[in-house]
Amino acid sequence: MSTDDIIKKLTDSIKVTSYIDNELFIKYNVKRGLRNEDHSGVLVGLTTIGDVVGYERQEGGPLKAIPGKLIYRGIDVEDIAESLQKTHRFGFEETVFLLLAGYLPSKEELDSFNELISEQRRIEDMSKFSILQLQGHDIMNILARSVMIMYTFDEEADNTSRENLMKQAVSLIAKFPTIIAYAYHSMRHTYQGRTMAIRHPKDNLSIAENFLYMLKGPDNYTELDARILDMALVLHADHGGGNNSTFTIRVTSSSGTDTYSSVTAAIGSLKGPLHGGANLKVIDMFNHLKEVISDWNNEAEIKEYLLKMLRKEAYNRTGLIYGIGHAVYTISDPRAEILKVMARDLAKEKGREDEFAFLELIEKLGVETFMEFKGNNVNKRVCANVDFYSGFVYEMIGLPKEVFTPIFAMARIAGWMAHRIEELNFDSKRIIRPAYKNVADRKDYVALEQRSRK
Ligand SMILES: CC(=O)SCCNC(=O)CCNC(=O)[C@H](O)C(C)(C)COP(=O)(O)OP(=O)(O)OC[C@H]1O[C@@H](n2cnc3c(N)ncnc32)[C@H](O)[C@@H]1OP(=O)(O)O
Ligand SMILES: O=C([O-])CC(=O)C(=O)O
Repeated sequence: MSTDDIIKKLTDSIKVTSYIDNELFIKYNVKRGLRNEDHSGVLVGLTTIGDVVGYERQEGGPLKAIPGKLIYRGIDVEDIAESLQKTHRFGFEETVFLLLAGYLPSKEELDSFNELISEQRRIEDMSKFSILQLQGHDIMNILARSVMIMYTFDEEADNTSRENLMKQAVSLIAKFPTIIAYAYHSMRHTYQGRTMAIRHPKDNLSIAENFLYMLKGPDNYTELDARILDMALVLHADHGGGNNSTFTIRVTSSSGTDTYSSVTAAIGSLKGPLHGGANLKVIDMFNHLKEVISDWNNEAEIKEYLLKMLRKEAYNRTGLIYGIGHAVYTISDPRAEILKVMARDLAKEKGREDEFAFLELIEKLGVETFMEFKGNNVNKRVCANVDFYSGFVYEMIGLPKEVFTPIFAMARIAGWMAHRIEELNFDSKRIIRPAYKNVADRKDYVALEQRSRK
């Protein structure tokens, strides 16, 4: 039997042996995806970091959909965003401080924190050269491998004391933009024959400015581009404990593993197209729709195509409309609302209003078509999520699509580390270890010479 045949046999066999009747999930009251019948998440922990609000619990009754709210350490993210916009300040650094420390820094604390971030941005030569040697087209994958390389060069890598975790948090938050910019240039150099620009990070620049500087060079971005990126970082910095990547960091941290292993796992989770990777999928889907829809204002034509997508008859046949739907938000995702305004303003400035109008129509019709398609099978509302407009915004400030999901990681590393520190420090901590009911039939062991399978 050839090795190809054995792969085919293994694959054919799991079609049968991995089949589990849907009814069994109901019989054993399994919370698929750790979700209750009403789509709310199963409560698995307590946190004081991010709060994600999409519905209200009515006593004895169903959930009531409400406009979404995102709260960082008790503070409404919309208030943070509004203050930053009014005062034309960069705000990611103070958001990171807020998430890590639990309170907003004073001016003096923020200045010292910025200095600390500045000091930590550089990657020592040994790890830099190892990172630059990593091959591959996917920056999320290179980021994950770079984080594992950092383990090698951290003498205190396995130390999970509070102080060491905080040091590692600052180091990772400061270094992610550097790694992502270097990985992008290295990838372009290797696969696209372009010049490799490895710029040293600069002191006195915000994280957003520094990233644009390292990625694009000093004269290729504007202050407005940097402020838009900064806002995107603020909006992506945390999303409570239940989102897939943060839950991943909480699960892995609960085993006591090191920071680098835990962060690598979270990067892998975020890359998924149902999570952070959706920002890339939305742009891909949007480009596809730009081509196949002949009239961008024809609601009937767009709706018919979206329906085909939901029926798995068109686009990538997954049945998904990317950027639509959320595990918690129902009426709105506050981050998507802010990004949408930014997208509209930028589109006006860049002469891309037709594209913005088309994307906005896809949002409206995507929600409508989804609700019609699902009918009574889905008892919750859907809305555009954070990934719906972010890619379009990044594109308009001249960022390549390869860094869209890495930018999400560059922001979320703050939330991940805050949650890791919380997971490892609360008094009644316990390894996360839920249960799986085995529903397979028991069989006798058969000696090798007596097995007769074809
Ligand atoms: C940063 C972030 O992670 S934001 C999310 C980014 N992801 C995307 O944009 C991908 C598209 N969206 C989705 O796949 C989903 O909405 C998710 C993964 C975000 C949330 O999934 P769930 O929590 O299962 O959503 P929910 O409970 O509301 O789903 C109800 C049903 O609608 C389906 N559904 C939800 N959103 C969509 C969508 N955009 N397109 C098609 N079907 C969808 C679900 O698969 C589920 O189907 P089922 O009842 O047959 O199992
Ligand atoms: O909360 C979620 O499930 C996904 C999400 O929006 C995020 O992580 O930002």
